[in-house]
Amino acid sequence: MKKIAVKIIDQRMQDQLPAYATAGSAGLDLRACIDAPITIQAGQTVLIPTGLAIHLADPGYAAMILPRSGMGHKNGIVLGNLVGLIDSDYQGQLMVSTWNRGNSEFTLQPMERLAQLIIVPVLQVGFEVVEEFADSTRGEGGFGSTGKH
Ligand SMILES: O=c1ccn([C@H]2C[C@H](O)[C@@H](COP(=O)(O)OP(=O)(O)OP(=O)(O)O)O2)c(=O)[nH]1
Ligand SMILES: [Mg+2]
Repeated sequence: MKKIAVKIIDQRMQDQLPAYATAGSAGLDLRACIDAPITIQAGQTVLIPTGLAIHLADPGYAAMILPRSGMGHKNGIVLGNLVGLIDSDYQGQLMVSTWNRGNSEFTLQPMERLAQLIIVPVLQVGFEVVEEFADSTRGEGGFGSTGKH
């Protein structure tokens, strides 16, 4: 398994580094490194520290912060930025923009698992300006162009 440099910013994370819950898991759960419960009002967004910083270093990788399905579906707790993209050269603390999109307040407990991190391959590209593209089956069709059924 590839190793990624991690800095422990909050000592409570020392003995509970994110880990894959099952052999086939894609996501690593991130915890709310807060000192006391925080009540997030309906519609409110708060920035929650995770107590960790990672440095992927290789531009061929990125990390993404995604909601946990249970938190999103049951509690309305998703991400203020919908998806968090962590650049390979980012060395700061991983932060979770935590949005209560639900209709009732939600109280986040210290060290509760609130979001998840995935590591993904990334292709950095350069642009080559052209006048015409080579033909493709789709062409410029989009936004439902293939029909409903
Ligand atoms: O949910 C997130 C999203 C981003 N980041 C960190 C890592 C990322 O590499 C950096 C910048 O994120 P992004 O490029 O999405 O934000 P920006 O608004 O474009 O800021 P910048 O001008 O710093 O790039 O912020 C987080 O900790 N959590
Ligand atoms: Mg940016």
